[in-house]
Amino acid sequence: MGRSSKDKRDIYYRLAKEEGWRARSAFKLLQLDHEFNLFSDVNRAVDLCAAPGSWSQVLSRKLRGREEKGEKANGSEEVKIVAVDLQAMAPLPGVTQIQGDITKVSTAQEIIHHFEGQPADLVVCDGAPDVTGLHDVDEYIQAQLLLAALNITTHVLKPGGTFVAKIFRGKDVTLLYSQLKIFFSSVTCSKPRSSRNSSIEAFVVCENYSPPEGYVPNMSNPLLDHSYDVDFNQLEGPNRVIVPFLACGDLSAFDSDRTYPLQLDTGKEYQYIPPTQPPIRPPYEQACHLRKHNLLSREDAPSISPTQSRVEPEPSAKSS
Ligand SMILES: C[S@@+](CC[C@H](N)C(=O)[O-])C[C@H]1O[C@@H](n2cnc3c(N)ncnc32)[C@H](O)[C@@H]1O
Repeated sequence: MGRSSKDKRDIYYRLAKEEGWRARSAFKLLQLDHEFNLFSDVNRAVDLCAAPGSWSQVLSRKLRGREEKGEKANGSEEVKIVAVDLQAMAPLPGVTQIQGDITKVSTAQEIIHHFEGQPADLVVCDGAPDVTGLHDVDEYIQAQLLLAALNITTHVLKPGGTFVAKIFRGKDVTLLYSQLKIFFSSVTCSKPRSSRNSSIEAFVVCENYSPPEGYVPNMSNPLLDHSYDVDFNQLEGPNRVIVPFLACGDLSAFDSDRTYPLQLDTGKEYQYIPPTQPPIRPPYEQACHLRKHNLLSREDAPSISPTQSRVEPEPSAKSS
C-alpha cells in the first residue's frame, strides 16, 4: 500500500494534515462546536486525555484567535487552556500541559492551581483506553474513563459550565446518561459527521453544570451513586433516562465512511502531506519496533525500555 492510500480511505485524516491538525479528531470538536456553540463565553478550558493534541489545537485556535481579535468572552479575563494526558505531548501555543492521570485528585488540584483558584468554563474529554478488540471489555473501560472524566470535572467546572465527552453507545449507555443527568440539566448525545457510522463512538454534550445540593466532589470512587436528593421520577428511573440524539455536521460535509479520490473537485492538485505532529512517545512504540524487526512472535524478543533509542511511530494509532 502506498503512503497516500490512507488519504484516499480517510478524507478527514487527509484534511487534518492539510489544515495542520495533529489528528482527524479535531473535526469532531469543530462540528460539535458548530452545532452547540461550545466556545462562546469560554475563557478557561480543560482538555482531558489530550494527546497528541488536536482538540487542544482547536481550543487554542478558537479561544486565543478570538482573544487576538479583541473579542474576549468575559470582560478582560485572559484565555487559559490546560491539557492533561498520561502521555507527553509536543507543546502548543497558549496551552499548559499536565502529564498526569485524570483519575487522580492531584491532577484536579494542578488544574485549579493553573486557573489561580478559578473554575473552568468548559471541560472536554476525548479519552479512550487502548482498545483490546473485546467489545464488552472496551465498552466497560470506556465507561469507567468517562466516569473518571465526569468525576474530575465535578472538581474543576463552574456551575453553569459545559462538559463534552466521548461515549461508546453500548448496551449500558443509559446508566451513564442517568449519572450525567444528576449533574447537568441538559444532556445530548451527538454524533459528528467526521465520526464513522461504523463506530459506536458518540459524544455527550452536557450543559448547565448544576450538581445536587450538598454534593462534595470525591475522587475515591468514580462510580457515582444515586443517593443525592434527585427527583428520579423526573428522570424516569435511574436507568431509563432518555437522552436526545443529534447527528451533527453539515450534510454537505465529507462522509467519514466513504473513500474519496485523491483528486477532489476543489481545483487544487493532490499532494502528499506528512502527518502534522506524530505522537512523541506513544504506548505502541515498542510493538511497532518489534513488528518492524519481525520479533513479535519470538519468545526471546528483547524488550525495550522507554529510555532506549527512539523508533519511528506509526502516523496514527487509531481513528474513528
Ligand atoms: C483518542 S486519544 C485523544 C486524542 C485527542 N483528543 C486529540 O484530539 O489529539 C485518547 C487519549 O486518552 C489518554 N488517556 C487514557 N486514559 C487516561 C487517563 N487515565 N488519564 C489521562 N489520559 C488518559 C491516552 O493517553 C490518549 O492519549
